[in-house]
Parts: sequence; structure tokens; C-alpha cells
Amino acid sequence: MIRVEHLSKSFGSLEVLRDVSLTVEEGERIVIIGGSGCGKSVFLRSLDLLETPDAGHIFINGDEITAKGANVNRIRQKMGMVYQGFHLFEHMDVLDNLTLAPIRLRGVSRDDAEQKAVELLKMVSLESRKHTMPGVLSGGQKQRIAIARCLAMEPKIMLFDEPTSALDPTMVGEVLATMRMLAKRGMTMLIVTHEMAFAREVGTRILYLDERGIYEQGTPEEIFDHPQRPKTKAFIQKLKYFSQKIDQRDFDLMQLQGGIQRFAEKYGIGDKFAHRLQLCAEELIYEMLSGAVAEDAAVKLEVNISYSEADKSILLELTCAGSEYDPFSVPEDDEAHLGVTILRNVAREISCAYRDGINQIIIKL
Ligand SMILES: Nc1ncnc2c1ncn2[C@@H]1O[C@H](COP(=O)(O)OP(=O)(O)OP(=O)(O)O)[C@@H](O)[C@H]1O
Repeated sequence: MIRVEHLSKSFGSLEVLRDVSLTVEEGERIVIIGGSGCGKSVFLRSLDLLETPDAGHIFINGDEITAKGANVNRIRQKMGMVYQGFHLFEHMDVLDNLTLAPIRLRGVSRDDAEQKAVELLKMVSLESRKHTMPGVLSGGQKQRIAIARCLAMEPKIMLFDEPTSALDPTMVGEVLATMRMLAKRGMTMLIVTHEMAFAREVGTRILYLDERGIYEQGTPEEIFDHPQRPKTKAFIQKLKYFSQKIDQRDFDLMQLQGGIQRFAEKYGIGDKFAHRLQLCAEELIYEMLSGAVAEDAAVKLEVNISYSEADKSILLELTCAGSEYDPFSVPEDDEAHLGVTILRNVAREISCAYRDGINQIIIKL
């Protein structure tokens, strides 16, 4: 379906991709992951020449889109591209958004285009919105429309460039569900995403980009559970790791909770666990601030969370500079320490240590 040969791309002195080659077979679902700025979007956008490669050849379903004199528009029609920012035509209703390209570019009759559009809207459960203007739709609905609009052109390949990253977390699920449905239907897909749980579930092959190219690739199990190369290992390890320093009593609790929520979402830790984790972190921080840190002392606290794939356990570690304090030394059900009672109830294991002026509490959930 796709063959990329020796693709290179720089922006001025910034070399983003060097000599990248890739072959994608029909029905494969390639998920592209990697750190920020490693070139995931540039690679994806190069496939339909939204970025012009400096060197290399790209073949889409047998046609070379990079060939001199190639009919780029015709080759592009084999691919649907879904962007972070939807890119709907805001001045047209949903139905017109879906029918415009098939009528104009493929010469489909209006009746046929509308019939097909309605089928697709049914598929993304938005048939009732066909005469709605995009402006009044939610982000999740806009993205489902954007996907349906691509499908109206009957592409052979769908490219997704971080389709959920502009969405409110409550809307990510509906878009991922739509993509899952496409995957089930056998669509060839290339997906750039930071949603690792989704990548693992839907991808048939994961590409990890680093050092200006495909640094490592393999099945989801190979990449997420047994990465071979050092940078892949470090990237995967970091995904399973959350860390935040706290240096004042009135720290931003919302920010911490948001960070934990994101961590949980990215790694597919269920909501129940995520809420427990937030609760434990909050209770433990306040307990340590009141028990170990003197009123006028500097606050030096760190929250570390790691996720173990092996036994699906989560370790919450809190280090806190100050005097020795073991929050679990208080009697059970002490009303002044309700937070401790909560922690005891939800923890699988608890351990406390004090060394060199630092308390270390570890809670296994
Ligand atoms: N049009 C452009 N002009 C100059 N530099 C660009 C341009 N587009 C991308 N870059 C740079 O190329 C590099 C790769 O960008 P790209 O958008 O592919 O990253 P990414 O891996 O998708 O990152 P993220 O996960 O943060 O979206 C970045 O350093 C980016 O700043």
C-alpha cells in the first residue's frame, strides 16, 4: 500500500528525517510514537506531500507521488488525512462537508454523494446532525465528522495526525472508538498518537521514531514490553513513570491531579485506579506536610509514580525532607488522621523509611 524509500527532510539546518524507508501492507495499522519533535508529523505529512521531501521516493498503492509530473491530487485521493484541528469547512453544514469533495473531485452525483454521506454519518452516530453547522458541534463530534468526510472519498489508506490531542479528555473515547471501528473493517491506517493504550490495542506494528528515523519497530508487545534499543527502552520506561516536585505548601493540587490523570490515561490505567492514585497522593502529601515539615522549613517533596506491566501494580513513592515521620504509626481509625485510614484501606502494601533527613513512603496499589 505504501512504500517509502530513503526519505529525507530538513528545515534549514534542522535535519528531521534521514534516509527513512518503510513498507506498509494492506490492512496494517501502523502506530508512530516518539518524543516531542522527533518528526512523527513530518513523516506522516510527507506521505501525501503536505511536506515536500528533500530526497527519496514515496509510492502509494503502486503510484509514485514523488515522481516528476505525478498527478499528485489523484494519488492523494487514495489517502484520507485526519488532523489534530479537524479542518472542517465552517461555513457549510455537515452534509455539505461530506459531499463537497466526492461531487467536485470524483464527479459523483449529488444524490449518490448524499446517500453515501448519510450512511457514513450513521456509522459515526451523527446522522441527526447532518444539517448542523460545524461550529456548534463538540470537538469529539467534529473529529468524527472529519473522519466520515475522509471516508466519503473512499480512501484506501487513512492517516491520522494526533487526532485526539486537541480534544477535551471526555471526548477522546468517542474518536478512538470510531478509529477502532475502522480498524475492525480492515482499513490500512497510519496513526501518530500519544495514546499509548490505544496504540497497543489497535496497532499491528509500532514505529518508534528517534535519531531522525525509525529507531525501532515491532509488534506492540515487542515495543511496549520488550524494547531492545536504549532510547526505546528509556522512552517506554518514562511513559510508565510520573514524577513531580513540590516546593511549597500551597502547591497546585489541580495540576498534580491533572498530571496523574494524563499519566493514567496514556498508559491505560483504569479510572478506578487513577482516582485511587490521586486520592492517595493528595492524602499522603498533606499528611507529610503536616507531620514531617516544620512550619517555617522549606518544602522539598517529590511524588513518583511507576506502573508495572507485569502485575498491573502501581507504586506511589513520596519523598519528603524534614524530620522523621511515619504517617502509619498513628492508631487505626484515628479521626485526626482520616487520610491515613483511607491510605490503609486502598493500599496493597505500605513501607516507610527515613535516611539522611528524607522520609520515603512507598505505597503499592
Ligand atoms: N514547517 C516547519 N518549519 C520548520 N521546522 C519545522 C516545520 N515543521 C516541523 N518542524 C520541526 O521539525 C521537527 C519535527 O516536527 P514534528 O511536528 O514532526 O514533530 P512530532 O514528532 O510530530 O512532535 P509532537 O509529538 O510534539 O507533535 C520539530 O523540531 C519541528 O519544530
